[in-house]
Amino acid sequence: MNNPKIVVLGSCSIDFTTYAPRLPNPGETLHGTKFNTSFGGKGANQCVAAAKLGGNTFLICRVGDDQWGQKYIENLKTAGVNVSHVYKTQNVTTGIAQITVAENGENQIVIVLGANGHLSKADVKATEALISSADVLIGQLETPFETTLEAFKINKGLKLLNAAPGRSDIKEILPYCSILCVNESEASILAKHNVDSVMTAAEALKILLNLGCETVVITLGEKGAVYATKNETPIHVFCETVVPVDTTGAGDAFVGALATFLISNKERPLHQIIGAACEVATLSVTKEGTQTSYPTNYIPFRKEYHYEML
Ligand SMILES: Nc1ncnc2c1ncn2[C@@H]1O[C@H](COP(=O)(O)OP(=O)(O)OP(=O)(O)O)[C@@H](O)[C@H]1O
Repeated sequence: MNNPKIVVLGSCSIDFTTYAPRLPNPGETLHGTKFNTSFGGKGANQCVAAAKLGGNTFLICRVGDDQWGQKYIENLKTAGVNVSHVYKTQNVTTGIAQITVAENGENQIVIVLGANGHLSKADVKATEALISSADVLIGQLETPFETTLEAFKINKGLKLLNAAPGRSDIKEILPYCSILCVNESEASILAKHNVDSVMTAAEALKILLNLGCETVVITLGEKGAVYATKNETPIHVFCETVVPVDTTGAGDAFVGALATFLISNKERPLHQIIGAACEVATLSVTKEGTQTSYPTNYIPFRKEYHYEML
């Protein structure tokens, strides 16, 4: 049997992070204490998380024709991602995020979409054979929405939408989603209902299911995740208590792991699959960095994942 295909359509960007005693005022130049460059972008993060778990992964994305585009492709190859559908856009930069982190934890972020903004419906057409045959197709909202919508319309497998960053104007795609996965703030924006606890998340699940998705998952940081499928009781899946070192990209680890276990363990109940995805995401918060914090050699289902019906 062919190894099931995980296809991610989405963003990749480079994070340039400076650390400083405080955030600079307008017009001010400050001495920073540390500088760090890392590979990010939700699409690439999710694809790398799945690849590190042994998934047969393909990333459809655009990088610029600058040094960062080429470096990003090398990074993806090292992680085991198939890069034959990573395209270079001429005369455009690779997407970047310029981040300043102050000692008190405040940050300032400027994002330049660059090549990510050029991922188009024509790219979906060019990769139609791959998209339509994907066992699971993952999309997010860091690349043009109409491109993701087009891809979701043609895929015949499982479609997993991570509706991040949060937006409320994406209802058209929801009936095409097998699974919608959001965090608390994204759920609040989309459901127009404040989500800050397990109970309010369960209320938002109902609202989101009524918008047309088959299954909705809301991740809740250290509280794990809640999920529901139409006409079924919502379930809260717990995660382990750990001392977090860096939670950046935990949501992406969760999505990549969820996709991987959904297709490699089809016979398992969803609460176990979500439990394993939580475990992977929780492991990632115990290490610094984003893609570098995602586990390799992880074996799921070695233990019982605790859950409760709501
Ligand atoms: N402090 C924590 N302790 C244990 N697990 C955590 C913690 N924070 C996150 N996780 C794990 O990561 C998953 C996703 O976390 P969260 O809901 O914070 O996503 P997110 O807000 O999209 O994350 P980020 O924006 O940082 O990538 C959780 O369901 C949980 O399994």
